[in-house]
Formats: sequence, C-alpha cells, structure tokens
Amino acid sequence: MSKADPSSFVSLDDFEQYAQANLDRNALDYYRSGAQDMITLRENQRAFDRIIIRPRILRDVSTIDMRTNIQGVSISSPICIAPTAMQRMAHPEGECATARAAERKNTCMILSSWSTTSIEDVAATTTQGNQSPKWLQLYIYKDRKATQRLIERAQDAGYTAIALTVDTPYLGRRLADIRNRFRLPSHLTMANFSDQKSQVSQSKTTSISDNASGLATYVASQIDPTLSWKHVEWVKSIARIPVLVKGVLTAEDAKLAVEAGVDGIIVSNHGGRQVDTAPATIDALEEVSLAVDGRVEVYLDGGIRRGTDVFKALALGAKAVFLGRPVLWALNYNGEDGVVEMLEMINEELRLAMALTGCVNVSDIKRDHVRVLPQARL
Ligand SMILES: Cc1cc2nc3c(=O)[nH]c(=O)nc-3n(C[C@H](O)[C@H](O)[C@H](O)COP(=O)(O)O)c2cc1C
Ligand SMILES: O=C(O)C(=O)c1ccccc1
Repeated sequence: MSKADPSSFVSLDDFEQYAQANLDRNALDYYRSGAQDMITLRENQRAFDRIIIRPRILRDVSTIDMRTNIQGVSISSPICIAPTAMQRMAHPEGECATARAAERKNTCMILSSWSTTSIEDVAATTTQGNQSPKWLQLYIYKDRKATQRLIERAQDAGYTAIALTVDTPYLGRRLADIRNRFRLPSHLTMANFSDQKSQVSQSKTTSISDNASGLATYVASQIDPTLSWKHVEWVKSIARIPVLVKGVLTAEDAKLAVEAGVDGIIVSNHGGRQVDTAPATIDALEEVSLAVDGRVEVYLDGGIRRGTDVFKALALGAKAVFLGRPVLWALNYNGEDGVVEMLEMINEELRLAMALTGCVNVSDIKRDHVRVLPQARL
C-alpha cells in the first residue's frame, strides 16, 4: 500500500493495517491497547454486528443531506473526532494536522488536554472565525488552578465546549504499556503544561515490578481521584461554554449528569481502555438516551469503523459519533490528507447506508431502522 495510491484503501481497517506495519512498538501498543484482556475493546466493534438494519425502500434517495447540529453549531455530518493524547507520535504535525483535516471536512474535533501541541497552537493552525467547532477535553487535575487555566485558555482561543472526562480517576491497566514501560519520545512534551512535573518523562517510569506503566504512574500523580459530581458543578460554574461529560455508561449516571446541569453526554468506555468487561458503548447507548429523554444531546464513541455503525448509533439515540483510533492510523499514514481521506471514506459509507435504508436526512434515521439481537455472552 503506497501513499501515492490512496485508492488502494477501501475501508478504515486499511489505515490501521498501514499503521501497524509502520509505527514503532511503544506508540503502536499505546494507541491500540485496551485494558486487561481487551474484552471491551473487542466488544466495542463486535456489538455493532449484533444490530440488524431494517432498510426502507422506494423513498427517492437521490439527494442525501448528512448535515446536523451539535451544541447548536452546524457540522457537515455526525462523524467527529474524539480526543486522543500525544498525536505527534503518529505524525510530526500531530494535533495540528488533525485540526486542519477537521476544518476541511467541517466537523468537530475534540483536543485532548494531554496533547503534544498546545491549545493555542492548534487554534492558530485553523482559520480564525471558522465555523468548524473545536472542543477541549479536560481532566480535573490535582492542581485546580491549572485546571481552571485550561478552561480559560480554551475559551480565549475560541474552543466552544469542554468535554470533561469522568472515567479516569486512575488509568486502566494496559498490559502492553506495562511491558514496554511506555514513554513519550524525548523530543515531545505534554504541550499544555510548561512545568517539569507535568511531563511524562522516561525517568519517571517505574519498573515492571512496580506493576504499573510509566503512564499509569504519571496519571496517578496528576489526576485527582477524589473527583465527584460536585466537581462537575464546579467546572460548570467556571466555564462560559457548554460542559459535557465523557464516559457515561449507565442510565443512573446519565440522570445524575443531567441533574448536575451538563450540556451533553458522551457515552464512552474510553475505547475499552479503562474498566475491562464494561459494556460496548453501542449496548449502553439506548439506556442512556432513554434516561436523558431529550433533555441534553447524547453522543457516542467506541468501535465506530463503518458508515453502518454510525447509522446504528444514530438510530439508538446518538446525535453524533466520535472516532478515536482511526484518526491516529490515518494521521500516521498521511498526516492531514490521511485524516481527510479517512473521514471522506466513512462519510461516503454513511451516505450509502442512508440511501440504502431510505433516509435522506439524519433526522430520518429512527429507532425502527434497527433491531438489536440478544447480547452474546462475553
Ligand atoms: C491512544 C488513545 C489516547 C486517548 N487519549 C484520551 C485522552 O487524552 N482523553 C480522553 O478523554 N480520551 C482519550 N482516549 C479515548 C478516546 O477519546 C475515545 O473514547 C476512544 O478512543 C473511542 O474509541 P475508538 O478508538 O474505538 O474510536 C484515548 C484513546 C486512545 C486510543
Ligand atoms: O491513554 C489514554 O487513554 C489517556 O486518556 C491518557 C492520555 C494521556 C496520558 C495518560 C492517559
């Protein structure tokens, strides 16, 4: 597969295969791993195969419009970009390349707060005043002032929402990272933090006998595990832009999130990287959408690899979906152009899925377009 011949790629899996052969082990294992036995990681994709599409026919599908709104902002399709840390391990232009690709496709990008490019530099690489939304993913750090500063920096730089990740009081146990003693290459930094103690350096990595990867130790040093619902309210009280919670998997927590005043919910299991044997996100989506009952927008990430996956998520209540790893594979393949190519591929798949099911707008995609088969035993 050569970069000069993009037509040789026919599905998102081809980007992954390219990256698997091309990335070094430290980065590849970090990007692809799930927690523990990686059961949730696999289920995220497999669960889509247990959902049957019920196509409707003879509905004049000559024009398909995939546009939608998220948090009141129009985007070209419901396929957006999830936050993934340390993108410059995949490509030298890292997060900037991703942001430009998102802008070219007029979709939303969520920047990880653990990015290898700063909030401001990512904003500066895109056009001032462009309508493609950029959101900042936030963790609540032990250092509350630093946390508050991140929110203010995002607002000042034109980001239009905060996605607060709530599933990571500690890092999940990722066996390959422990074996590899994961480290961020020395030419890269956690660019939103200037102080030395906020860097994940090789010297901080612990040995295998410490039973943690360097990353898990790093996360434990930075993230506040006392995090509770009152901290969500604290973020709401500071932010002048919408606040979403990322990492909800149950109806109970969805209701609490709405009561805490959030503006949106991302159904996510962190790409199967936190608690293994947690449900596949597509299996958790419907109970969350029913509990929320239209009070805030619900989104989903995890395992989306095909246009039909997007279709199923929309049918079960998601307003939009977010892609994690496919962006990293596409970045590694060909930077900004690679991400554009990947987005175009899955958008065309969604367009065809809509046409073949009789849906000309995303609002035509309804619950009765899918049938969910009984869950397989894990
Ligand atoms: C390499 C990698 C790094 C990630 N970094 C973050 C992060 O910094 N913050 C966060 O909230 N989620 C992070 N995630 C989780 C993603 O936002 C998203 O939930 C997940 O990747 C979606 O699943 P998918 O990769 O199957 O599309 C990361 C995921 C991966 C694979
Ligand atoms: O790897 C992750 O899933 C993640 O969210 C993260 C990001 C940066 C540092 C540590 C963990």
